[in-house]
Amino acid sequence: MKNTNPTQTDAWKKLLRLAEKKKDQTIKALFEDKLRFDKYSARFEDILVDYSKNRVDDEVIQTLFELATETDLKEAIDSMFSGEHINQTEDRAVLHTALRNRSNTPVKVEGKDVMPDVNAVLAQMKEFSDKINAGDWKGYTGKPIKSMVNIGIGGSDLGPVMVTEALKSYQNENLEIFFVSNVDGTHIAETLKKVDPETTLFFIASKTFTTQETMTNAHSARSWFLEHAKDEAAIAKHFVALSTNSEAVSAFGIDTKNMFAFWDWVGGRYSLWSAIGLPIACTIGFDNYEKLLEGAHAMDKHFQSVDFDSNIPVILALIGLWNTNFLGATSEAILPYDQYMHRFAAYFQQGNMESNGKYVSRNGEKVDYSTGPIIWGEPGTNGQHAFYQLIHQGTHLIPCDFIAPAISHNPVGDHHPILMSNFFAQTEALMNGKSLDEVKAELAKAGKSEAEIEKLAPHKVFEGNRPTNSILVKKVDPFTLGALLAMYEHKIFTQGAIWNIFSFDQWGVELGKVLAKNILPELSGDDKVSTHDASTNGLINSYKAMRKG
Ligand SMILES: O=P(O)(O)OC[C@H]1O[C@@H](O)[C@@H](O)[C@@H](O)[C@@H]1O
Repeated sequence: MKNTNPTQTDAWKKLLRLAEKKKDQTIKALFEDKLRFDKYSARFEDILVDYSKNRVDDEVIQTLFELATETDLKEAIDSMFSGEHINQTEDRAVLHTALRNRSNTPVKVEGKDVMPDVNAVLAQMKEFSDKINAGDWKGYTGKPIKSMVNIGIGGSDLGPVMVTEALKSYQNENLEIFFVSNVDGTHIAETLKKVDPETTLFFIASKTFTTQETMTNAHSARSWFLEHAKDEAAIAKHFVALSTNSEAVSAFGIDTKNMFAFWDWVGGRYSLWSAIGLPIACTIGFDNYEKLLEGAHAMDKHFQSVDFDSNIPVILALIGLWNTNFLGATSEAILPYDQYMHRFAAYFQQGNMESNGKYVSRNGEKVDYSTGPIIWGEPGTNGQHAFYQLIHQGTHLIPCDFIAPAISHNPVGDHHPILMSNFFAQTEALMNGKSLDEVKAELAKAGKSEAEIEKLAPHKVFEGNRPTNSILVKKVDPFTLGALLAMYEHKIFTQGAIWNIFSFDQWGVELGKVLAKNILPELSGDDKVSTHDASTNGLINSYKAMRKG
């Protein structure tokens, strides 16, 4: 991967000039071009991506493509897919794409094709998930598994939670799945109240198998289980490990024949395609899990082979970059109009913010431009009644992605058309707004006096011109979800490549972990703590006093 400061490219400089020149341009006015929707929307399989409601015109879009070319994006994409060690600070390849490489073409890491190992683990996952689904995997008293508990955090939690929720309508009705991530004892305690040790399977999901939260929860689950089973031999029937660390798995007491492996070239936040996806395969069946992989693979091929001007992840990345670096946006909202997708924004919060939340460039210097935005969001229409006020009339520019299915899994009465009317109305409102004249006319029509109109009108004006993408899919099925996930992953990759940062490490999560380990022993005993700053000492000592008194 080249090491280009994007701000030094001709395209970046031109984009700065264009942002200034076009600062009064409105999206609404850009729609005088009757072909705008056709030009600025793209289809991929059952997905339509409409990016026409952005503050971009042909000149801006072309210059953004020039930026991608000048920063050697094509070369960066090829480096990732070909297994180069693009995660340089950890000296690792980045090959989640190999996990879903349904074409099965060789993918080499240090000269060795990884596909035989990938396929072997997939075969192991199929065999296991088929047994769970058929009720053939029996617990220590001979009963089939009914409940599954995934114990993991971060990338070992969010992907499986998000996908099993998004594809809940594909779930085997004989099985329930729970997720325990938080080290707060409440999470495991409340979950264990709902399950029966005789019919529960625990997935201990941790790439490193050293993560404090996960190991603490795993040990509590193990103790709870043994209180009931009273026989260590029973653990083999109720605990499986999803990990890269076989030594730590054995040390925990899980037989490595019940371990599903993956490799250091799979980043935690990109791991739902690996053995970390086993709870997904067990919940929705292996065939559906395979379709998820197929959808992602189809998007991988698109990203790898299609020219930038029709490459969906590249276009979305460039528009996001335009909003961030040239229009001043600092956050992006992801708003799925699909209740099943309620963890989608949370999933890409990690995907985006852990990948591109970096202020150091690939040459080790502090960047002087913005990198990854803050990602947030909730499903529509709940968000509308909570935070859309700020999106419509606040002082921040919040570009939004609206995502919705044309066909609902639950066609109850007229719910879906009502939901969709909101989906369409929001992006229209955000673009067009409502002018002072329109507001005044409306108030006059409602019989308000001149004085009342003058007083009220400014509060009811919507400036509009707020950028949105609309992503309309036929149905949220496994293939489409897989493609959507890969689309966002590659958007993140593209932005990281252009921002010249390392998107696949996460050093920023380390410091807090280390300090917590130092503090833990200080919390026991009665001694006053004085090793920290006054605030931290004060807080720790107050905590101790509160527990005593
Ligand atoms: O899967 P394990 O190793 O338990 O890590 C879980 C999570 O830990 C965090 O600190 C981050 O590094 C995440 O990227 C990772 O997904």
